[in-house]
Amino acid sequence: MTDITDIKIFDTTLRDGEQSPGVNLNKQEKLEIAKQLERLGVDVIEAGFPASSEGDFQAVKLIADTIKKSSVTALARTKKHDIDRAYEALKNTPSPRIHIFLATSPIHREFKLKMDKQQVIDTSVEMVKYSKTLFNEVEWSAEDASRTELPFLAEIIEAVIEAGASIINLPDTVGYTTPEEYGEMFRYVSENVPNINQAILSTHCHNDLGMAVANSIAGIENGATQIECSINGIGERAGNAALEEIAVALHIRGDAYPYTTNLNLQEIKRSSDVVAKLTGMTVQPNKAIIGRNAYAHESGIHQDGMLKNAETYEIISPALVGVSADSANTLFLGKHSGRHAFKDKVKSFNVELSDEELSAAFKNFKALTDHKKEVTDDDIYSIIMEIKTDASNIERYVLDNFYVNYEQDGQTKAHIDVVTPAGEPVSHEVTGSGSVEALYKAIQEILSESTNLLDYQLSSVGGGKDALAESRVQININGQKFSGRGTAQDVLAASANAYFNAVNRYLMSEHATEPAISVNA
Ligand SMILES: CC(=O)SCCNC(=O)CCNC(=O)[C@H](O)C(C)(C)COP(=O)(O)OP(=O)(O)OC[C@H]1O[C@@H](n2cnc3c(N)ncnc32)[C@H](O)[C@@H]1OP(=O)(O)O
Ligand SMILES: CC(C)C(=O)C(=O)O
Ligand SMILES: [Mg+2]
Repeated sequence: MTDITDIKIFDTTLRDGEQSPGVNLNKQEKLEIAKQLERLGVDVIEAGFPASSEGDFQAVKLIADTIKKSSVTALARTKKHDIDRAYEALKNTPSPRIHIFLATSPIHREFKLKMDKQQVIDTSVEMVKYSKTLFNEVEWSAEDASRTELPFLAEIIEAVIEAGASIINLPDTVGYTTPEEYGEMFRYVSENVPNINQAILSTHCHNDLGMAVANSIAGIENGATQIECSINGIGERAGNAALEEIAVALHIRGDAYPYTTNLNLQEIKRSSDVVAKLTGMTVQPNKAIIGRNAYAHESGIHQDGMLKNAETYEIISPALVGVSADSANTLFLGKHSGRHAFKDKVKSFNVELSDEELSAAFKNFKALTDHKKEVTDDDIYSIIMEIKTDASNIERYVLDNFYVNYEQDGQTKAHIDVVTPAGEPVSHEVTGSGSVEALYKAIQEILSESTNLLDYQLSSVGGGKDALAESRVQININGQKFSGRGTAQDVLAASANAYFNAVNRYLMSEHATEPAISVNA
């Protein structure tokens, strides 16, 4: 007697998933995914369609020869040639299964197969019988089952079970059905196929209307004990039911869905990463369970709630699916974030900020979010460091404004407006051969102190094309070396800030009672 709460996971990432437009895995790539699926604990791996090409035959064979824990299966049409190829590919696996299919719906019968109902039954029965001469386990699928007349579906299922099929898969091939209809189909089959207890029922849902996961769950609520699904939901057109969504829905909502699987949920994120990397099908950021944003909270009110009690806004612990603490629980800091989340982030850097410093840092952070969509940890650290090394309480140079006119074949003009430590506004204009060169010449000529540049570095902080520019300089003043650092949205502004930061640190050292903050390289 089948335990109807023990759900078998049949993964079709390597077969239906590979039917995604643009995806073409070689046999080594398929093997790597299969190994990960085995670690994930899927019950059945559908490795491919051996009759479709020599490459797929070899890939299925390699997987069948290697994988020991999961059962390995392969797809075949109701054709002896396809079944023979599947047998040759699968014969070394400990528990091989053949998966044969034939469409049953009126539209497929009439236009695609050009077969009547009886021909569809006879062909299926004949090929199930033939498969049984080679395989212990035969799965038969009624392609487009969800658009098939229910009495005909019951009739053909009874016949293929009689012929030896022990797994009956009822696909929603075109993702057309609703959870109610799909559940009703399983209920009907369970109640109207006399020998149904000699087989297990399986779901196979496509996501054309975004209901593949809901439909799969409706299937198991109405008698199915196998779910066919794929990692990241990849598959033909809009894809298949996403394995990770089903697995976590059953786990998190065990109160509503009292089903168990053999999956090791901790392997979900890694499985998703491997599939995304090898197929080249990247995961959308807001994808449930494994998307980059799935555990990120941006709004201030949500972040405040999260800090007070994570369960206010988080129903799934990222650790459950193997999402590391680094990338999860991220209080995404952006323009909607509030002071609580910002303070919490500062704390995570183990930096002490006074209330005033915190206010200043928060103000700079908010200003940055006007220019930058995603403010990274590095950005925030830079802001904190700017605040921590701020010399605004001493008399210093303040860069008021500047512009640089770069001419590829001519002289570059730099103009700067500066307020001196004495509070005097001064302007200066020079020409130079490059943008930074002209800018630094203008700065050097406007300063009362004699400085020269020893080292200059420019890098980006954080990711993306809107990353901050960070410049580091080392200058010589009166025989002493001073370092300076500047960050800004623009590389020239960062460069100018770095130079003034170095000079102001010199001025600070002149005023400081503490030892000078000069550095010796
Ligand atoms: C719903 C699904 O996902 S079904 C699986 C779909 N996957 C694939 O098709 C990927 C692999 N497919 C292939 O490589 C090729 O289609 C092959 C090798 C299988 C067949 O290639 P071809 O011989 O060139 O045929 P083609 O693909 O153009 O047409 C399919 C033929 O199979 C027939 N066919 C379709 N399904 C079945 C079936 N379950 N059983 C028997 N015949 C079938 C079609 O009626 C058509 O036959 P026809 O040539 O007599 O008209
Ligand atoms: C081959 C079958 C199982 C299929 O992929 C479908 O009907 O969607
Ligand atoms: Mg399919």
